Amino acid sequence: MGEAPAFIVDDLPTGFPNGFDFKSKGCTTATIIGNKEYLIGGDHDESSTVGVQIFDQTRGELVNPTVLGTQPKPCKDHSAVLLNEDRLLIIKRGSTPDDCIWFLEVDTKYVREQRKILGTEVVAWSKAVRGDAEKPVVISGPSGVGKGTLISMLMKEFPSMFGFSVSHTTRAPRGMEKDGVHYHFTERSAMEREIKDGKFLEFASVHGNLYGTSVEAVEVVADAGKRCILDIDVQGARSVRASSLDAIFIFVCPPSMEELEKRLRARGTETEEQILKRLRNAQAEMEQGQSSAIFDHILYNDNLEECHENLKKLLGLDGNVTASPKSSPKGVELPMDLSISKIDQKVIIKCESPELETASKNLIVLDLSSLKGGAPGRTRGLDVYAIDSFSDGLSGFNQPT
Ligand SMILES: Nc1ncnc2c1ncn2[C@@H]1O[C@H](COP(=O)(O)OP(=O)(O)OP(=O)(O)O)[C@@H](O)[C@H]1O
Ligand SMILES: Nc1nc2c(ncn2[C@@H]2O[C@H](COP(=O)(O)O)[C@@H](O)[C@H]2O)c(=O)[nH]1
Repeated sequence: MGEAPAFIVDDLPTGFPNGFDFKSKGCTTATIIGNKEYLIGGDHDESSTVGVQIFDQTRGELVNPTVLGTQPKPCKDHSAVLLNEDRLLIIKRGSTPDDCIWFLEVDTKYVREQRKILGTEVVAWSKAVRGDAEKPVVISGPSGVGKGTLISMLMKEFPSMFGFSVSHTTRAPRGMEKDGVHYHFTERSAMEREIKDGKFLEFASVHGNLYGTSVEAVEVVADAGKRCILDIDVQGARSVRASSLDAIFIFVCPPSMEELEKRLRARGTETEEQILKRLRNAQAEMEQGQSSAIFDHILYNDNLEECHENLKKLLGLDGNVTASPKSSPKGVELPMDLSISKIDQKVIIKCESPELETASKNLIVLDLSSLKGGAPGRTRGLDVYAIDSFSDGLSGFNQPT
C-alpha cells in the first residue's frame, strides 16, 4: 500500500477548477453555479436564520427561493465550498461544535422534485451529522397489528440507539397520549399550510384523519445521533420510498384478520364505527403491503416475543450489541480565524487563531467521501478529525486521530 502524500498546507490550491468559487463580502458569500449566484448570509442581527438569495444573471433578477429543511441559526461569518455542482458546504465560524457544518442543496434530486411541485426556486438545508448513523427504519402495517408495541419494546431495550419520529396528526389524542411525545396534535388548516410550505417528508389521509412526518421530526432524531424509527401507514411508506430518505422498510402482518380485529377491540381506543373503518382499510393495506415493491421485509406478529426477536435480527441487533449509539452527535469546534482548502473528497481547515498556532493539531479535516442521506433530513457519514501540520505536514492525512 502506498504512503499518503505529504503536503504543506500553504501549497494547497485555492482556485478550484471544480467550481469552487467563494467571494466574501462581510458575512455574505456569493457562489456562482452556471448562471446563478447563491448569496448566503446577510445581516445576522436582523434575521433568525442564515439567509439565502439567488441572483439570476441571465434575467438580472434577485430571487428569494423557497427554503426547505431546518435552517441554520445565523453566525458572524461562514465559508461556502461548492461540491459536485449540486450543493454547497457551509462552514459556520465560531459556532457550537454540533452546529458548524451544513449543506445547502441547490440542485439535488430532492431540490429538483420540490422545484417542480412548488413551482418556485428551491434550496434545502441539511445539517451534517458525524459518524455512520444507520439508515432510518420505516415500520408499517394495518392498525392494531402491534407496530407501536414492537417499537416501544425496541426503544426500551435500546434507548440510546433509537429515536421515534413524532408524526403530526389531526386526530384527537387518546387518554394517555401526550402532545409532542406520541404525536404533534394539530389543526387540519395549520397542517395543510405546512404541507404546502414543503415542511413534510410525507403525509396521508388515514382512517379519515390527516397524518404526516415532518422533515424536522426526522432531523431531531439524527441530531441526537440516533437511528430514526417511523411508524406510518402504507401510503406514507410509499411516499418515503419515493423520496431521497434512504431507509429500511418493514411491513408487519397479523396472524389473521380475526386476530387483528380482536386486538383492535381489546385495545379499546376506538369507537365501533372507527374499528370497522380501520378493519376495512386493513384489507387493502394487507394486499398492498405484501404485494408491492415498497417493503424490504415482512414480519409476522403472532407471538409478540418472537416477533420482537425477529425485528432485532432484521436490524442486526441479535448478537452482542452495546446499547450505545452507533454514531457520535459531536461536532468540531471551529475558531473564527481559519482558511479552507479542498483536495478531492477532503476539505482542510487551517485554524489561524494565534493560540492554536502553537497547539500541536491545527488542521481539521472534513472527509466527505462517505456522506449518506441529505435533505430532507440530515447528511450522515461526515468524518472529522484533527491532524498535526507541524510534524508531518499532511502525512497523517488518512489516519483519523
Ligand atoms: N403479538 C401480539 N399478541 C397479542 N396482542 C398483541 C400483540 N402485539 C400487539 N398486541 C396488542 O394489540 C393491540 C394493538 O397494538 P398496537 O397499538 O401496538 O398496534 P398498532 O399497529 O400500533 O396500531 P395503530 O396503527 O392503530 O397505531 C395492543 O393492545 C397490543 O397490546
Ligand atoms: N402516512 C402516515 N401514517 C401515519 C403517521 N403516523 C401514524 N400513521 C399511521 O396512522 C395509522 C393510525 O394511527 P393511530 O395512532 O391513529 O392508531 C397507523 O397505521 C399509523 O402507522 C404519519 O406520520 N404518516
